[in-house]
Amino acid sequence: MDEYRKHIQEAFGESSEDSSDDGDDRQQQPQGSNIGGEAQFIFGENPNWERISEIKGLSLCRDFLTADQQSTLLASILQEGWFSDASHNQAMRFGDLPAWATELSTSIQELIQYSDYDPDSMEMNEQEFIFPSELLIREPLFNQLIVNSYQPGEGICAHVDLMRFEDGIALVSLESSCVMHFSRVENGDEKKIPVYLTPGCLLLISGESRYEWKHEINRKPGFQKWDGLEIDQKRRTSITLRKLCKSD
Ligand SMILES: O=C(O)CCC(=O)C(=O)O
Ligand SMILES: [Fe+2]
Repeated sequence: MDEYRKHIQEAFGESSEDSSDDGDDRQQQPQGSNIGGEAQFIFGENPNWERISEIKGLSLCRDFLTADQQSTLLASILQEGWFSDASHNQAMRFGDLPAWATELSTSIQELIQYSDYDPDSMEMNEQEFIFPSELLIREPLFNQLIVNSYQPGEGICAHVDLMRFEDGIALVSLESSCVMHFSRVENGDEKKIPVYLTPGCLLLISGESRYEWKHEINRKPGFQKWDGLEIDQKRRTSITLRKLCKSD
């Protein structure tokens, strides 16, 4: 058994792959997750993780939230009233997070924990797969939340997330799609790697992708294109979950 799976099993018990005798993963899935109090969180049969081959530590689960779950989550965010004034486009919370964010965080943890994966086929070091196991078992997994609301044409400059946050960042994307570009902290202008973020996707950023790469959403002409087509930019909402370093 590889080290990654061993760590996860020590922390959470048997996984679906090892305990299921009829091959039906659904029976093993955690029940009762309830983002925003309405939508039942049920993983797809086998969550599909994409890796971005050029960037170590970056994992994308495109079908993380169903359309219903996205609507419920968005409704919970809007109910907070953070963006009722058009001049506000960002909300930040530390410590005790709103119930829907705690629920989301639990869902992320469960998704990673129950994901069927094959490190060999991913051609990755086990420790780099999806999310480092030692981070997955920290308590709490996340204690800082940022919700960004982008109007058409608005983006975010290239940055590395502040060092006051630990490794292991989760980002959930809602509403309009966008292209997030990653560029190396050193020699970053050489090549930008585009990552297409679609509604309901989950992006996990750890290791090299967190410390050695900057990320940005550049809205200048030419940057928001995918498959040769210009993305129709409407409002986009993103949720970033992180953990503050202990010394803070
Ligand atoms: O909106 C996004 O998807 C990215 C947000 C971000 O990079 C951040 O909050 O640090
Ligand atoms: Fe960021």
